[in-house]
Amino acid sequence: MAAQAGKLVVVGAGAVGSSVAYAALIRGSAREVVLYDIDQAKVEAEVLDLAHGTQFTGASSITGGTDLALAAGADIVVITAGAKQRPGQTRLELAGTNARILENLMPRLTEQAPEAVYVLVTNPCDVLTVIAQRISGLPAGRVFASGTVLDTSRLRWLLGERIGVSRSSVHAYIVGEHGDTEFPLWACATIGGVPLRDWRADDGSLAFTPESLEALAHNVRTAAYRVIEGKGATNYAIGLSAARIVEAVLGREDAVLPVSSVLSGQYGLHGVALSLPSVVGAGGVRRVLEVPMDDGELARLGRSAEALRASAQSLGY
Ligand SMILES: NC(=O)C1=CN([C@@H]2O[C@H](COP(=O)(O)OP(=O)(O)OC[C@H]3O[C@@H](n4cnc5c(N)ncnc54)[C@H](O)[C@@H]3O)[C@@H](O)[C@H]2O)C=CC1
Ligand SMILES: CC(=O)C(=O)O
Repeated sequence: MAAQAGKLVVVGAGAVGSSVAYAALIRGSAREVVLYDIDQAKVEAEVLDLAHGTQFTGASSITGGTDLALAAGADIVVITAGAKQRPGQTRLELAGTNARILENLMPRLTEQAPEAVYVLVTNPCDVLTVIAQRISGLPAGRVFASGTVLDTSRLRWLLGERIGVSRSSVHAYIVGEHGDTEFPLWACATIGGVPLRDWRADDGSLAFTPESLEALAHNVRTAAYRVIEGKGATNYAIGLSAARIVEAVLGREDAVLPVSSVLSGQYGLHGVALSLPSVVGAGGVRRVLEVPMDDGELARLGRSAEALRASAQSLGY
């Protein structure tokens, strides 16, 4: 199996970081995968366990440890280090703890890997993106969050199941905060070119009502809470989502993904990071798209921006 050229460093070898590494190895997202954590026993065990499977994962290699010099020469760094939500806790409640960890990590990472693209997964990933970009001074396109790539995957899975169409033919996005104010862009959602709101069931009736669409959006918005309630963390789907982002960057794909980068005037917003469909390729986010939104969607985008701005400001950013 061919692996994408490039060095991926995953910071944090917990449930999420080890799943990012696992997904990247299986998908061949990067030739070299490195796992870093401050917990020596944990990171060494995860690396060993992953290495034991590489007979079946093709050309990629996995190494790791507690020395940040391992990040030297990275092409892309995925940051998963930090506290996770306890059942019922919101992502924004992690902001203070995880901002302090990032403030310590980011300068040391950019010293080791000054040319890398940085992808924030640690929550609240939108707020941490603003902090990482401010601390590093890197261009906004080089420091971004996985954002609502995961939530969009959740939505497309739900829609595909509901109407019996392949997920790859469902074009719909969750945008805004990766969190409680996120929302779907129904106005531009399509299935095989048919506007989603016009999609008809086999009996000719409209497949979706405003109420059923709101129920779907609620299902996506609350999905992480249900998974965390059941198993204490979400890890597999974010592992795959992050691996997909890595591929878009290392493969210079210019793929449209709903990642979160610091905005510079899109929809009149400045200095706040939230997810919008964005062109992701060599060097990171190459362009943030201004897709058509109806008045309700614009209002919800404003609410996401306010929530995220308030969180960043409370931390001094
Ligand atoms: N953006 C997204 O879509 C998602 C984000 N997350 C977030 O990812 C983060 C990690 O979650 P889990 O892996 O489940 O947590 P975890 O508790 O399993 O792992 C966290 C790891 O970070 C390490 N760590 C802490 N400080 C560190 C430092 N300074 N340097 C290096 N490593 C350090 C810990 O030793 C631990 O191994 C959480 O903030 C969680 O909310 C989780 C799922 C999806
Ligand atoms: C934990 C988290 O952010 C998620 O699974 O969406």
